Formats: sequence, structure tokens, C-alpha cells
Amino acid sequence: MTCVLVGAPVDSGKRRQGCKMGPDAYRTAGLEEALRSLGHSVHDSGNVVPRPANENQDPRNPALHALDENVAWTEGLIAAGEKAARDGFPIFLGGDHAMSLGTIAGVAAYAKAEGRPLFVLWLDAHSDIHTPTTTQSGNLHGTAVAYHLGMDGFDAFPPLENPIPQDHVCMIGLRSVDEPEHQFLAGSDVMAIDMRAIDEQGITGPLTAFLDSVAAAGGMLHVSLDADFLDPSIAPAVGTTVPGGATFREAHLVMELVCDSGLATSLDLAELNPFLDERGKTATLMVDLAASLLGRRVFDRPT
Ligand SMILES: NC(=[NH2+])NCCC[C@H](N)C(=O)O
Ligand SMILES: [Mn+2]
Ligand SMILES: [Mn+2]
Repeated sequence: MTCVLVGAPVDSGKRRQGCKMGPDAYRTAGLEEALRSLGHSVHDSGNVVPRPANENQDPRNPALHALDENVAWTEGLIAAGEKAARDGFPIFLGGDHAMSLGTIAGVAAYAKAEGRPLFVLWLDAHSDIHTPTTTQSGNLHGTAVAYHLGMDGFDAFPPLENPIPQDHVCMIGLRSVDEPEHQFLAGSDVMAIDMRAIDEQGITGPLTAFLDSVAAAGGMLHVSLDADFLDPSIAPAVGTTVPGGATFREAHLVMELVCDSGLATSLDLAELNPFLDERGKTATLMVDLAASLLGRRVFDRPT
């Protein structure tokens, strides 16, 4: 298949800078070569350049950090994401997780045109289901899921054309959920798997159940991988590390199972901050996980 690399150096979703270096860190870590070695063709479409942002704050919520810059990225990534999905399998090289405000809307527009429902696998320590009204930090990287579910408070953003039904979203890896997020999730149909559930049941059961539902619906599947899904000991290059994350093998197993399902149609690589990395180890791990999602394996399994 053709993998389309889309650089999304979004750094406006939070205050600490550095995710803007993410796309080049993935390129440096050999993403394109890894994908080619798996037999894919690769088109690197370069980095998206958003329109200039104005610095006006939202008078209703002056605490939001860089609102218009995030809106500009969302607009730019919707267009780039839809085009990339038409051209192949988009791999969005972030960029902080505010990137997903745009990437998911872009692939959702493509899914709509194909007449197929879109599902989202959200691999993250955080649920990122704040709205611009509930966020305490003002950091919009913590809001993308709420936007796609059609929750209130996103008036400054492009009107949501293709809301994602709650039961089309599966979160795995949760261990930092704020009170308003918790309240919403508790009353929702989002499938939210925390680290304790993974400790107790392993990662295969819940993931397979979700993948079965995607297959039954004939869905497309967007995988959004936040580097803080991983344990900080193996992935230190994140501004929002949380202890107790996915191990090396748990993370690869997720990717391998999704690969075997044949359902994945797009991927976000989010929150890598190369400024915080140790000799490229987090960037390299993220590239290796993308490779597992796209077919790298030791042995084929009997089906
Ligand atoms: N994509 C992320 N790393 N999100 C972290 C969000 C942390 C916290 N819930 C907040 O709203 O600020
Ligand atoms: Mn996130
Ligand atoms: Mn996170």
C-alpha cells in the first residue's frame, strides 16, 4: 500500500515547546525506510503549513492557550488529512495531540465520502475529552476527543461535519483523567480501558472486542498514538509523562493485533517532544510501533 506521510508540527496545544520538531525526528529515525522495507511505497508530502494565526484571545475564555493557532492547524489538517486519505494510508507526524482535532476530521470526511463509518482507537495516558469550557489547563491538546464527539464549546473551530458516535471510540492506556472528563466518560458509551484493566485482563481481550465491532460495521479505523501511552522509562520524550504506562511488548502487541485485523486506515503519531528525548530512543520506538502496525513481524501467525 501507499503510505502518505503528513508532517503536522503542531506545538500550540500546550505551553511547553518542542513537538514542532517531531516530524523531522520521525524522518531522522528512519520511518520512510522502515515502511519501504515492509514493501510499502511511501510518499512524504512534507509539513502542513497552516494559515497565519491572529493573536486575539477568545473573550469568553481568555485562559485558552493559542486558540486561533489551534484553529488554523485544525483547518489545515482537515484539508491535508482528507487528501492524504484519498491518496493512501495517512501517517500524521505530530505535533502535539491538538493535531487530532484536524487529522480525524480530515479522515472522517474521506470515510463519509466512502460511505463507511469511522472508528478511533485512542492510545493515551489521558482521555483528552475536555472541552474548551471544562479544561483547567487551557491546553487544547487535551480536547480532541470531545470535539469529535460533537460536545459543546468548540464554536471557534470549524463546525464538525462528521461527528463520531461515542461507541466508535476506544481509549486504551488511561491513567490520568480529570474530574470533568471522568464524569463524562462514566455516563458515555466510549470504551475506556484504564491501565488497571490491562493489568488485570491483559490488552488483547478489550482490544479484540473493539476490533470485532469495527469489522462488524465495515468501519475504517484511525489509530491515534500519544507517546505518553508508553511508560516513561521507554518513552521519556513527552511533556506530560505519567508513570505506569504500556510496556514495550504491550504497545507492540496492540499494533500487531490491529495490523492482523486489517482494519487500520490512518495513524497519528502524537506528543513526541524530541527536545526531551534521550539519543532518539522515543522517536525510534514510535517508528518501530508504526512499523508493527504496518506489518513488521517475526513470524506469520496461523489464522
Ligand atoms: N495530549 C495530552 N498529552 N494531553 C494531556 C492533557 C492533560 C490534562 N488533562 C489537561 O487537560 O491539561
Ligand atoms: Mn493525548
Ligand atoms: Mn497523553
